[in-house]
Amino acid sequence: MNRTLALASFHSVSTISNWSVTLATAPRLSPPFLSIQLRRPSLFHLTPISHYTKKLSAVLAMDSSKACSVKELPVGLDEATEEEYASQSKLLQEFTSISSIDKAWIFKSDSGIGSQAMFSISQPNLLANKKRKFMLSSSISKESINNVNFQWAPFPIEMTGVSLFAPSPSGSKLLVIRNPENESPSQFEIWSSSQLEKEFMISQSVHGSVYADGWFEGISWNSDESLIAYVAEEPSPSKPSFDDQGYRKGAIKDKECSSWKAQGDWEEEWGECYAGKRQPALFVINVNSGKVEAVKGIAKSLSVGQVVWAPQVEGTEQYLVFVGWSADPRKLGIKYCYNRPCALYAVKAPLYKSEAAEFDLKSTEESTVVNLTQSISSAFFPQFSPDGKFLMFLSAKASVDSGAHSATDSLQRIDWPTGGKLCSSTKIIDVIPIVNCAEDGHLPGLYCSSFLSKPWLSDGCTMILSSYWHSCEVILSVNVISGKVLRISPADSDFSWNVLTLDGDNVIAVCSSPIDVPQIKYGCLVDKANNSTGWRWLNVSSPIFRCSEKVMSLLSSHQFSILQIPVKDVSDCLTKGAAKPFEAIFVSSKKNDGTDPLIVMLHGGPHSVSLSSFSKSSAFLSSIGYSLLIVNYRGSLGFGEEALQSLPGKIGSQDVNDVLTAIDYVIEKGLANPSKITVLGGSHGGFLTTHLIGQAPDKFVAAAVRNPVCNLSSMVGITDIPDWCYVESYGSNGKSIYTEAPSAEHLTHLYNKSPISHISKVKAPTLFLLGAQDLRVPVSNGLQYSRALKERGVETKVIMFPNDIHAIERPQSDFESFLNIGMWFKRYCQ
Ligand SMILES: CC(=O)N[C@@H](C)C(=O)N[C@@H](C)C(=O)O
Repeated sequence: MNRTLALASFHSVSTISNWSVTLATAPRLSPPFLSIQLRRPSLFHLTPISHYTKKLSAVLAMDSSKACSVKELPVGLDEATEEEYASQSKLLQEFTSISSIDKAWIFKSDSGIGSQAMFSISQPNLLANKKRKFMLSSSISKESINNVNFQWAPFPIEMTGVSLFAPSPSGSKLLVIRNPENESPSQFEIWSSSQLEKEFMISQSVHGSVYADGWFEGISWNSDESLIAYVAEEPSPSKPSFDDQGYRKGAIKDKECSSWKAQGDWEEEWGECYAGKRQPALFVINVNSGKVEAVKGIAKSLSVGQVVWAPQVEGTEQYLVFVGWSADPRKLGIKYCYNRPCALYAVKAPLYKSEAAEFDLKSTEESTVVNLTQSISSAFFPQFSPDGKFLMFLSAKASVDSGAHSATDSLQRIDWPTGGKLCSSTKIIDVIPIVNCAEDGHLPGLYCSSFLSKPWLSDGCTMILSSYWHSCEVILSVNVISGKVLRISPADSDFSWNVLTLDGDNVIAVCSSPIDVPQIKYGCLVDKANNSTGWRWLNVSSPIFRCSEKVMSLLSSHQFSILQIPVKDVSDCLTKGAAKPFEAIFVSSKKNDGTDPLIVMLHGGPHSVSLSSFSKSSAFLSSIGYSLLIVNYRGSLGFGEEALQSLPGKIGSQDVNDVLTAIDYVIEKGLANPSKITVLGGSHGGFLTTHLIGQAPDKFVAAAVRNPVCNLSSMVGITDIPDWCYVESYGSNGKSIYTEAPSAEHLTHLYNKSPISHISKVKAPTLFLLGAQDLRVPVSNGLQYSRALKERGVETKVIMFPNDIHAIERPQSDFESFLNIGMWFKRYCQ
């Protein structure tokens, strides 16, 4: 008879007859959520670990009949903690169920008065462990300068199985794409306002899944809405096949049972998030006939994405503009890595005008591909102005040239040749240059994660976009001719603002804060006639972000502020930008008198940023009683290029010291309790967390890490971004030192920069949340460190998510992570 019992606290040890007790520590069992396996009728084996012995008395005092009646509890729980676990999980579910808006589109209404908005919304479905996606529409009427009315449809419509949708430019058609989960065809549907007009099944021999990853992804209707260009996986390459006669010439069908296919040559992939994905390639479909053509002439070594149609010029051929990433010398991880060189290319679209004056597709002879951005190391997010005169794009040249995985962007312009004659020496104009170090109150540089599909105001030369500005996301207007940039979201707001879509010259946005769920805002230019720069932001009531009364009341009992933290040792700073204060977002209960426990939260990257926007998991942690100190240490995005570039070469010291400075700052201000400080971070944030518990072992009562970088010398050989290990640990010359064959000297350097080199000093009990499919920071990094802690008698607990990648964001995994983080920290902050 096998039985697992979890026991609450008891106080004396006596004897057990007929039962064996085996004590284990993490990862399977970790105190005080101690689980004891009782096996009858063998002898009692107990390692005398004083901390645990109290718990044993329950078993010892029990006879076997009573033991049978003890409630079975999941591993890691006892009766005392079960109550708390139950109530926290209920609260976390309430936070988890809050919806978010992914995208929005505007359509002019038939009457010509007002407009219609369509919102694509998602909500985690914990039971199915998937994101539920649905659409909600609304009619918008602007009633006065102070009033806009959104009339919401009574219910949203679920979009089951939909991978992508793209309305046509006129808004009269909607493309819906359903990617297969297996080897079935991709499904393309063309909808009108009332019904499904066309449906095409595109077989795997034409192409694989259509890219819907937000990076290579691209869908573009041409101007007369007869053709759509898009990005999909190349068809599978043919592989050698064999039957009982040995090698068989010619292709075989997949399902033949008298033959088998070999693996063929291994092909490099783009790393994290792209496991098993074939090369992205360009296709065009005719929406009337369903005929699909691969765009020819593009070099095999080029992965393509983000396609758009170039403006149609009467009497000339139609071009497509796309982004190309070269695989030379090899594909390195591309997710979160803007330092991969890329360029804009133009290629002739595979179409011709038939005699019947109807567009159709034709497999063109090899067409030439023109590199439009040869003189710059990075060009992406191509976007034509409405009159077709300008091609705008974003450049991450600062990132490519330095090797930092992300850095300050620049906005660039090419004046598109009116006669349609393309050349590769086209002049590239810097519209928003890289900002090294901004004066106070001025744009700190451009940091964009996406462009709208239609970002233009009616003057045809003003783009609206979102960008990071210190710890906030803000909305900017950019005149692409003069380069004038205005912050149009309120300058006195510490909330984060994100543009969703434009309604004519009005902006539909969401804004939120760490303690305010997102709300929709409608921005209007106050006085267009006088060329005034003022924007008025109207509140829009919406059913989208509704949450429970409990959540609302918890949030309203909290407050947040953005702290400016002066840099210590300014004399060590090599640039002016590096000496400027960095920021931390501080969230606390309104009643905080400095006794509440604190979670120091650290973002990854390191060139990323924690924004002041609403985060369900952070809001949950603050709601269960923690103050949060969310540190944007130097190296974060949003503070100018000099501050960002001050970090590579100094990871594990400058960033660690910035975090310690921020902690001292809140302690000195009486905001935090120095005896109840915990620390949490993922990836590079996990690197910082494990460095902190090693370098400042008396500061932290507990730690939690998600896929942490703990040992660069082992990571470098197995990660999809070995170059990152070099750049971050060597600094500016890391890019040139980087090799696939690290020397012993390199490995020593990497080891010395790693948290594992401080392991002997660590005391803080540490929770590890690991995604077993992580290609970025392979799970062995966290496992090695947790085993090394356990070997030294430090308490650890490991939760392994077998199907998660680096981000650990599948709904159940995200839920279980934050529930356990809350519970873990509670144990050490009593
Ligand atoms: C570039 C990169 O992926 N670096 C990792 C070590 C990291 O910190 N990742 C970030 C994006 C994260 O937050 O996971």
